[in-house]
Amino acid sequence: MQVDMKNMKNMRNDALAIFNASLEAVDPEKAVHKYLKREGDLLRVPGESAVDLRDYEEVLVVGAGKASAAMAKAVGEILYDRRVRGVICVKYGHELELDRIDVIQAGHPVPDEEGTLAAREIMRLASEATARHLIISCISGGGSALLPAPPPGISLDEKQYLTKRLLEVGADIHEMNSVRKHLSLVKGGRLMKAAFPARVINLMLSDVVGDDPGVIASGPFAPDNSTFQDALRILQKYDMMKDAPESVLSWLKRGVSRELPDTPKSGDPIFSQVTNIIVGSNIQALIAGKHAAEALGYNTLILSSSVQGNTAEAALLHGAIAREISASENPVSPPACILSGGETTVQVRGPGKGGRNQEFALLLIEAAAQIPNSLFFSAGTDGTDGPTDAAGALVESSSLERARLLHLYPEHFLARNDSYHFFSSLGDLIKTGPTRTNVMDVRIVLVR
Ligand SMILES: Nc1ncnc2c1ncn2[C@@H]1O[C@H](COP(=O)(O)OP(=O)(O)OP(=O)(O)O)[C@@H](O)[C@H]1O
Ligand SMILES: O=C(O)[C@H](O)CO
Repeated sequence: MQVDMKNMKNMRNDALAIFNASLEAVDPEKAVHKYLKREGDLLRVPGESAVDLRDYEEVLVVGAGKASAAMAKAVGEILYDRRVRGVICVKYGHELELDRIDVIQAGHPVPDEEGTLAAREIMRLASEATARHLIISCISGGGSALLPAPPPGISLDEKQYLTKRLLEVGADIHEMNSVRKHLSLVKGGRLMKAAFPARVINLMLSDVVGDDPGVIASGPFAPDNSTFQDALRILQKYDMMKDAPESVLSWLKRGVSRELPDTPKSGDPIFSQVTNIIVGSNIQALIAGKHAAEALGYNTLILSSSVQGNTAEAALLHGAIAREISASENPVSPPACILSGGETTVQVRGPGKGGRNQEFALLLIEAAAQIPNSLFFSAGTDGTDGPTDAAGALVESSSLERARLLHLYPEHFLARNDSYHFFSSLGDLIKTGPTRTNVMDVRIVLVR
């Protein structure tokens, strides 16, 4: 197959420009400014009557997640003339210096001691809040790992072990968080329980399919529709009953036998004090990417912002669509740009290093070689794909040939889940550094 190198270089730049436009649209600071507006003493909240700031002595800003410091920065700017204090927990490297709000950095995806400290501080603020306090919560993806608050008898080590195992077995985020909510003093609405009767504006940058406030960062201010029984069932489903710590199993069993109170459910009067606002989500990123692609001359289609499940299946589908575009100009004709979002999972079996986006790209290297002038790009909007320093990777029609010249064989790297080392050798990792936003992944398929 003849590869048009000039075309390929342009396509690479196009993919990066489209991704940058997607990131720009979900910039957390701008997103908060878009939804939270000030008019003198009034705070305008979408879909609600305005909040009169004169009703409150003080505003407490709390939250956790990779984007939370930037969200809190915007809140600080909006409330520049009010009494504001608070605590925010972000992943190491995602920090920002804020005047009136403490920013704690902690471990992610595996929680650490700093995270427990942040959770304790936030719990203390929430418990001390009265009806004269307005709480503005800045929640974003990564918040679950960043606020570990294990119940008595369960150690942080045991929680770390459980989180690692659930990641390895490929539990999806709904399952993962159903378990976490039942092993926490803050998640699953428990922070709201502590904060009641304070009024809460719960700002969320969503990194979950469906944008459910109960799932984003395990919903510290949201009702939980899962139960202790569900949490136990999830451990059974992944065959973890034997290797889950005894303390965890016994806590969940006590919950099932109603010895422990379950998380607060919707309908609980505490939630009448909360206003939930999704300030940014994957579809917003995809729409911005689509506009950027159109400006570059592509015919565009957003496939879905909720692609979940197995990474290999998602890769097969994206390959098939690109093939169809090239062969029959369906569902759009070249030059075509297909966008999709969501978050797939990889069941890590090998000892290698990688992430779902890098593995997605690697799985498509043969398809790219077979489809003239095609490119597959996949990256996490947070700038981190799995436990690596890359956001993702791309493959194009020439990638396979270049790899062979370097004696890099995709199947060997795939068998070891070692997509990171494949792409670092090939020079096709996407590295953005921490973007301070997080709305799951963006995939871009280009066919010219
Ligand atoms: N070697 C590997 N190859 C492929 N995928 C991997 C590898 N190691 C980990 N993963 C995948 O990376 C994912 C974890 O990635 P990441 O840290 O980006 O989490 P995340 O889900 O985006 O975090 P959060 O949702 O908390 O923001 C898991 O789905 C896991 O299957
Ligand atoms: O922190 C979490 O729970 C995930 O990122 C989903 O929001």
